[in-house]
Amino acid sequence: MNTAPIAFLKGHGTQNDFVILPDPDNVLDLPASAIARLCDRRAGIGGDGVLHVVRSAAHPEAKAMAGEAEWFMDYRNGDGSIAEMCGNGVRVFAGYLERAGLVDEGDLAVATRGGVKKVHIAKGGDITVSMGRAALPEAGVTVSVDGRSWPARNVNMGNPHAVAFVDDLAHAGELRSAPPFSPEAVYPDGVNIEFVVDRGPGHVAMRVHERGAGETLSCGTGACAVAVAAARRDGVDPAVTGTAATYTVDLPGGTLVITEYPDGEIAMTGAAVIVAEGVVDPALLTG
Ligand SMILES: N[C@@H](CCC[C@H](N)C(=O)O)C(=O)O
Repeated sequence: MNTAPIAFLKGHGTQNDFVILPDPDNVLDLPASAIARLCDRRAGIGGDGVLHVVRSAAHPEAKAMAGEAEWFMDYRNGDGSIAEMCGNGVRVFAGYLERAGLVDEGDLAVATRGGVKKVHIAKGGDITVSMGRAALPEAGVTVSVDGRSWPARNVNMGNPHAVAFVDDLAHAGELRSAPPFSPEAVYPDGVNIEFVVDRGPGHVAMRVHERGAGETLSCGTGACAVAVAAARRDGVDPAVTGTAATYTVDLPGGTLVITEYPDGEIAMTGAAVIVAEGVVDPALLTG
């Protein structure tokens, strides 16, 4: 059980916000209930998720990556569930490491449940993450909101996404609960659902309902999934043309720039901001 005050920081990437818990030796006891209490926007600190900052060598799920990446992003959704990857989270995680003096500007590697991600911290500027390749399973779903339905493309960025192109982002409704989709068997572990409209050539806007967090103001893996789905819909496949394709993705919390290269690698660039730091009363974690 945690008894001493627990250091935390608060940060966001395009307003996808996180409680950051530095815990290099992995000593904190963080059951799902503790994460949910931390992320509670009224009774806790508030956040879409938690970035638990642990040395890879000290975490059973990351030990094997310790040779490649010193730090492991143990990401948790706001409801306490575990996710494979968080694109905005990796930028904020890297921004925290740099601010704490644990890494320098420039290139570093971060271990995640979705594998090791290469990150570039530009001097005083945005952060770029090599997000890996998208998988595009054949099986898609139909997503419904308020009597309207859309076919949704299945895109896996380490975590699952369903991307639906709509005429108007307002058609996604209030997104207070997860939109129903069928067949449910396509996503046995749940899914992040993106609603997308066109803004112009290579330029889209989206809203997202995240698994484990509800509607958020941004989702990095979601923006990558949307960029790939938009490219394929537009007949663009860098693996075929041999030319990189870039999409600008507007989200309610800001803008991300996504580039897919001919080898399938996807780069995501955006801001990472730390807004506060302090200590948490350990009693918050136990309720
Ligand atoms: N906001 C994140 C994605 C976080 C994980 C997601 N909710 C899931 O459960 O897969 C991002 O920026 O990618």
